[in-house]
Amino acid sequence: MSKYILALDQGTTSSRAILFDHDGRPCHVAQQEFRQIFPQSGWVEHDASEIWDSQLAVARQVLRENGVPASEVAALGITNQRETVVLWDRASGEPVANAIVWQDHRSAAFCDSLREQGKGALFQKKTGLVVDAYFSGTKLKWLLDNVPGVRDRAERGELAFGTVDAWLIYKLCGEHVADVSNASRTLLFNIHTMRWDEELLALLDIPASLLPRVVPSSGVVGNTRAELFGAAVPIAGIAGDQQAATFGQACHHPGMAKNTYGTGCFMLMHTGREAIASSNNLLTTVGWQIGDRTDYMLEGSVFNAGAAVQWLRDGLGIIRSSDEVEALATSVPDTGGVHFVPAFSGLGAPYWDAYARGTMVGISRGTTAAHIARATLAAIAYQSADVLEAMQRDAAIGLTELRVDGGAARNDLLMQFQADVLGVPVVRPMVTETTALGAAYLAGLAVGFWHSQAEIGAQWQVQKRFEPAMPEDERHARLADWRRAVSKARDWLQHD
Ligand SMILES: Nc1ncnc2c1ncn2[C@@H]1O[C@H](COP(=O)(O)OP(=O)(O)O)[C@@H](O)[C@H]1O
Ligand SMILES: O=P(O)(O)OC[C@H](O)CO
Repeated sequence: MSKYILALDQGTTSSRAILFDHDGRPCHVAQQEFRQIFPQSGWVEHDASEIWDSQLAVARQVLRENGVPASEVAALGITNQRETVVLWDRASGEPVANAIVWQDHRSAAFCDSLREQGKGALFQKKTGLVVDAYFSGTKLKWLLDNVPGVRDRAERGELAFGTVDAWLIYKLCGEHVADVSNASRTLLFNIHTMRWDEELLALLDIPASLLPRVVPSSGVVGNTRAELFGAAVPIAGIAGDQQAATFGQACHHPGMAKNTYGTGCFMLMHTGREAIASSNNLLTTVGWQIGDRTDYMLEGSVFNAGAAVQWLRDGLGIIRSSDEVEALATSVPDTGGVHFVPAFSGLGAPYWDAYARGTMVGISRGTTAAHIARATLAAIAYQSADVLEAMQRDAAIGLTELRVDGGAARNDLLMQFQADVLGVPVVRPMVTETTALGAAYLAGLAVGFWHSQAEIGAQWQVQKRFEPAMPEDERHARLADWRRAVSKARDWLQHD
């Protein structure tokens, strides 16, 4: 009897592999970081071969170190950094260029021109996304237009494009497929017809022969090549990391929401079986498809959250580890009037300003490192408050609690402040590996390891609940000050 599901969590900075048991408990984790490549300002690349090598290595490591033969693994689930573009040669299976990462802004000027031509509404209607360099489509166009020979080879049908799920699956079993949640982040996929959209492909000049077949998030797409793990394992669950975390947090019903505090912050609210168009600069995205049923989400993507804490550590040197920020911030009662807008790479939802840059205001002669640390944590919470406010307007739903996960969700001061500025309870679960858990659940449901969403929903348990304690008038005054600070950070860079 198979005892485990193996989840592969291919993140922006590291590849992880986690074995989950039948109770949804993570039994063992293996993790490997890989290179971040910054060829010029605003560009971020990965070597797709390093993504594959590190992912394979940690998967083998987690099995070996636990003495688990592949025959005891019922299925494999895959979750991944989203939007990142991989382009490879179908025959050799080798990438033809470095992967362009979701954080990369090289196609910002092209996105400006699309919006100036009035195409923003068309893309939003069909894909649920805003026209922004964050998404895959304009990155793929950049590769076709700028890497010598690539467009000709693409037109001859020699190349394959994929989001990172598709790349890993191609290497694992030779199939060229992506799941609906990843496809819905490309600017090329119609989230209503659930197909690649010919009109959008033509606008971005992308040959359809490059595209993967789109499959549901739960279901067997192939078996891993037997030589990889010693036996073939069915690949049965696939989802982008933020959608997987939403599934792992058991946000299975309309009105439930989670926020993941990692490098960035991604809040997703389940909106049911209808795609709700945002009127407040949020994204409408596919959560997952199980059988014929598709569940949709509203998403607010904040580009810099934990990254601001890393900057305190690596840029300013005022803390030695991310964990230290909590004690430093707690050593003062407030920020002393300081506001920090960590728009290092522009602002995501709900501002979508590629030209904003990091800004600190309200500094006085009495400002200390502790005030800056506290303002940094506050900024993470305020950015999420901006997103939740937009979400509640779009969905016309009052949130009853926000489920949280990700590295910075360990920080109790931040979580309490988050509850205070949202005016909504914040709840941290026992298992915080929710991204990998979500992929494991999707895979396990497909092979009968688990039998229903109700069964897996019952496994979710609270570790700690943070109740809002800030008076309403104070909450509104603080958010008003934050938004004044944001206005100072906006549109700072000169446009091309
Ligand atoms: N105690 C903490 N307080 C605030 N931020 C933290 C804390 N611990 C980790 N972080 C931040 O969380 C991020 C790491 O979280 P993780 O979920 O692993 O991110 P990712 O998946 O984006 O790499 C880092 O940016 C780090 O600075
Ligand atoms: O790899 P993460 O956890 O930083 O997540 C990245 C997101 O998927 C980007 O949209």
